[in-house]
Amino acid sequence: MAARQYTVGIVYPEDDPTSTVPHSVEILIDVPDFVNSMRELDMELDDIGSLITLTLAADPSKFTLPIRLPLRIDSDSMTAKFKKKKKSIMASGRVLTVEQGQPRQLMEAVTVAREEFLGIRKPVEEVKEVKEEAVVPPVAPAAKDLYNKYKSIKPSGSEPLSTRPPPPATATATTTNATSELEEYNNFEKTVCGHPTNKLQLVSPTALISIVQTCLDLASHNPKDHKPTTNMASIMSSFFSQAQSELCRQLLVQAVKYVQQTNVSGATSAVLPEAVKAKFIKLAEFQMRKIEVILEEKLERQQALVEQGKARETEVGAFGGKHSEKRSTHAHAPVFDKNDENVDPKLPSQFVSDDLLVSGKTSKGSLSAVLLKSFKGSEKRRMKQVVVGRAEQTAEKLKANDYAILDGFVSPAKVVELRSEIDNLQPHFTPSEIWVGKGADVGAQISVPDVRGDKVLWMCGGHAKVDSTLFDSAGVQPKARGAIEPCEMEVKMKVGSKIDKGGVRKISASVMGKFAALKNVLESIDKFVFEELAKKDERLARITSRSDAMLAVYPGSGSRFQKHVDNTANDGRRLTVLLYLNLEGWTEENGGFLRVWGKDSKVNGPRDVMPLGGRIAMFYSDKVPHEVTAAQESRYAMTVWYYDGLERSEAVASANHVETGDEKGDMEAQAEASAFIKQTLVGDGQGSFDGTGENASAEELRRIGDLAGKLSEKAIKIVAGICGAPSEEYFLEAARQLTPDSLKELRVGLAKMGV
Ligand SMILES: O=C(O)CCC(=O)C(=O)O
Ligand SMILES: [Fe+2]
Repeated sequence: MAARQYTVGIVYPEDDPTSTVPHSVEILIDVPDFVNSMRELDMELDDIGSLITLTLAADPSKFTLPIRLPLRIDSDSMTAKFKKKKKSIMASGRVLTVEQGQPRQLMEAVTVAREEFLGIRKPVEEVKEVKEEAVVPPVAPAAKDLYNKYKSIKPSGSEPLSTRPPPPATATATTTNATSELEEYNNFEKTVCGHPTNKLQLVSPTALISIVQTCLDLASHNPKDHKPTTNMASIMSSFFSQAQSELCRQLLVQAVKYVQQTNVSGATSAVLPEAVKAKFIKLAEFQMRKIEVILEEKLERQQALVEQGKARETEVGAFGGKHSEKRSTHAHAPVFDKNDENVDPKLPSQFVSDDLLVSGKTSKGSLSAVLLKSFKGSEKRRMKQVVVGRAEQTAEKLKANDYAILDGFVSPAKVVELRSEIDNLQPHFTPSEIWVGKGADVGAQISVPDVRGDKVLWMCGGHAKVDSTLFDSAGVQPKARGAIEPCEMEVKMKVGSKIDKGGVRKISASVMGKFAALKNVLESIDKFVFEELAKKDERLARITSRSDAMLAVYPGSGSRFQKHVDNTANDGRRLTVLLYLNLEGWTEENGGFLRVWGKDSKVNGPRDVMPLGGRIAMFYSDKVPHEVTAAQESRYAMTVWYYDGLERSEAVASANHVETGDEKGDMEAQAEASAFIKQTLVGDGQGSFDGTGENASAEELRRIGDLAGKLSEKAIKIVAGICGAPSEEYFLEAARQLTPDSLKELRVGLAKMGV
């Protein structure tokens, strides 16, 4: 008989952490050997969690089995590896089969779990059996210490703080008691958790439930009474608040809900088996490790900045301050580093030399093709070696220089295919926008062609890790797995995507076919980065997801992108990967070089990389200044950014936090400010703007003053911030009394910032 443990959890809607209506029941079947085996396959604990999770309907009477057995093994190689591994796992006789279909053992376990959940069956027998047979994975000493430390904390003895969630809106219990409980609950959340953001970013709900249950157990010391106590709060807060207050909050909210649910349903929670505790410890250890690494890295970065005499504030007040993720996902607004001390501007740039290149060509075609092809027998091993070798070379260059160039990653023929797919999308490209302003909440997103002259189109979908909650999409993801299509709803419709009555988008085969080459090439890049590169470079060890793909064309005529660093605001982007899509015959005269300031640029100056079709350029998004020099011909590229999971989760959480206020009002103010800047300060072609303000007519000056007077308070704040006015009042007054000279001053100021 297979050893098994399980936990039963109530799942609440993820997008509404305050909801008291359960969304579904989740059953976690714990199979230690299986977990360990999956670890050998290099799968993350999160993945393991969802591998062995069944999600069942919320209504117990509609408890049907099995509804879903997610096997999140995406790639062919992974599937093959899994199948092979599974044989040996099965041979040990201690695991449950988790194959698609109707696995008998698993159904049996689920049935037992269900009955227990409904109170039909007592858990005692099962728990005993588990205790006897459970194979507890070894626990690292640090985690064990941690466990003992928290386990030894005794309840304070004082009245437990009530942490019951607020009653639902329809509840009749509106006594003063309930009100004070609600207050207490809110205060509790505030004081323990810091700030009210949502979303658990780092562990799957299943893992969360394990953690919660273990916390409950650790805290209460009384399996029959799982009321959260102040003691539990202190455990949780001391455990998580340091680095992960969102995590902490989510855990607490879930814990409270869990307890409330078990009280309401009258069901008693099982005593948590040792193996579950061990699992929790492992998860906690996993989290702590991640947290430690990120804190170390942050510290390093801060120290580096201090050493360079460059405090974080230099971002503020210069062109392009910190940007807010939510607003700027599409533009991926860069920050322009005016105080770039990394480089001596006098050092001339040189062409990237051959020794800096990695070849993407192989005896079996381009690396992209090889990554997608399945080979047999000895050839399979050989090609794997080739891929691994190229990944090693790339990682070496990346580590040594902060950037790497992979030549011929896709073949010239593939470039032609890609270009024809892109050319059909040509009418839908729009001028890119950049974030101009002092900080995340003072600034505007506008198009400034002189700074960034490309036109872009975002393509959604094709993500290797589709259900990553970290992913912050540039639009609506296509429903069909693996499919890609334009992100913008309007463009989707124009290319033939349909919206049915239920609002569910169906992608027809013909739409899928339109972007088949793009889909493929993205898949190969993902494979190369996630499965190869990430394992060979420490800085990429935690990349968990990637952005949508940005297609960009610089339409010639000197269009360029001024020097910038993609991520200086800790927005999560760690690796920028560019695939150039210019047809054969791109010449030096065409310009459009990617100019990179790598590690050696202080001594050697920056390197110029020609945007040759099929070539990949990659660099650390948070380190490398780069620019696109003036392009005289249309220049095409596709860019994707890979996210560091932890940094990204923090960025998303704090963006949510920043914008929980009057989001709509903020957006409107942004739009107002952008329009004002465009029309009056930068010029809309109707005024007499010549870049100086010298020719401004009295009529134009009045127009600007009038427009400024009509701005909303919020918009005034934004515009004043961008212009560098000492106060909003000052800005208004200056706008009212605008003279050609003061307009000139203003414009010169803006020009300095790059506008
Ligand atoms: O196209 C390139 O070579 C670089 C573009 C770039 O820097 C960006 O989109 O952030
Ligand atoms: Fe960039």
